[in-house]
Amino acid sequence: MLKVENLYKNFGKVNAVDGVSFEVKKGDVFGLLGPNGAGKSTTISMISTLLAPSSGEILYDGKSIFDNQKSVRQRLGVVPQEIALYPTLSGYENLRFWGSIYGLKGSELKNRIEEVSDIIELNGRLKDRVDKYSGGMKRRLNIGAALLHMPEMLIMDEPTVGIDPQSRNHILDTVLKLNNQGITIIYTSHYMEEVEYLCNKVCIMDEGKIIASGSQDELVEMIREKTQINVRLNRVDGLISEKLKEIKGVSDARISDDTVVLHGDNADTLLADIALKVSENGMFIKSIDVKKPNLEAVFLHLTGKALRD
Ligand SMILES: Nc1ncnc2c1ncn2[C@@H]1O[C@H](COP(=O)(O)OP(=O)(O)OP(=O)(O)O)[C@@H](O)[C@H]1O
Repeated sequence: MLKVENLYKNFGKVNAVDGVSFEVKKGDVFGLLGPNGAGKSTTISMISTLLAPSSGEILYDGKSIFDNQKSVRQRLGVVPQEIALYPTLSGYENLRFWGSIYGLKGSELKNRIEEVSDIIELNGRLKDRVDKYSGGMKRRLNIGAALLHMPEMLIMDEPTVGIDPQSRNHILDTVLKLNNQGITIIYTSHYMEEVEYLCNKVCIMDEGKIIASGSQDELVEMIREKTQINVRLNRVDGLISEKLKEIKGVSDARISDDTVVLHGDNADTLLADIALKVSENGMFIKSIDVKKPNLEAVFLHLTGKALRD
């Protein structure tokens, strides 16, 4: 559906986007994950046809988006990081304004505003002025504005920055709901948890480059980091850690206070074996804590720094 090929954008000496390539397929929730300044917004601005690349190509259904800007803009919905609303107008008036920009009018515009306000769950507050809205409500209205013309792809640039947890959850669930309705999503974030929750495919960006991409399982597989299982026991001794180490799939086991810390490949299959070994040795488990490697670990492994410093 969307192909980004060898994309570059320089601002003077700053290589904001430095040779980026990726592909988004119909139905994806595609995540661009990276810290502040990684180049996510600049990439998104070029895909949205708002910024011309220094070089490289962006193809939508096989055609250059810069040769077909008008039709591409009709097919894309863009939720920018900066809230693009008129504070002194009501929510309804803002939606009417954005709808008219996309050429909607009359009953079609009215019906779409109703449909969209159902999706973003703002129907009860549409008559209020936007400067009376919370940050989360403004973000939801912004999403609504991007949906009015029924885009087939929605591009969202860090839509949950600076809002309360409840609004954040609402936005995340809206993203999944829209995807279930057939809308392809590009979602940028520096929150690893959001990308893990939403995305079937992830590109990790840092300093203008894609440093890794794939499904979450593929990315975690790539760093070959093991799952950590902390088994807290009623008592521990050297024998039990040796016995647990004998389990197929466990790569190491060491004792820390009343806990045996194991590393292994697949927690799901190991847990039953661990429980069995512990009871065979006359002990019992007080608690088990499983820490699977995540995208944060992938970023740390590849860059030597945390996603959020
Ligand atoms: N218009 C501009 N002029 C000069 N430098 C820019 C401009 N836009 C972005 N940059 C620089 O390009 C780099 C990438 O910025 P970009 O906003 O794309 O990153 P980002 O990953 O979206 O981060 P953020 O979440 O902070 O927006 C940064 O170093 C930024 O300072």
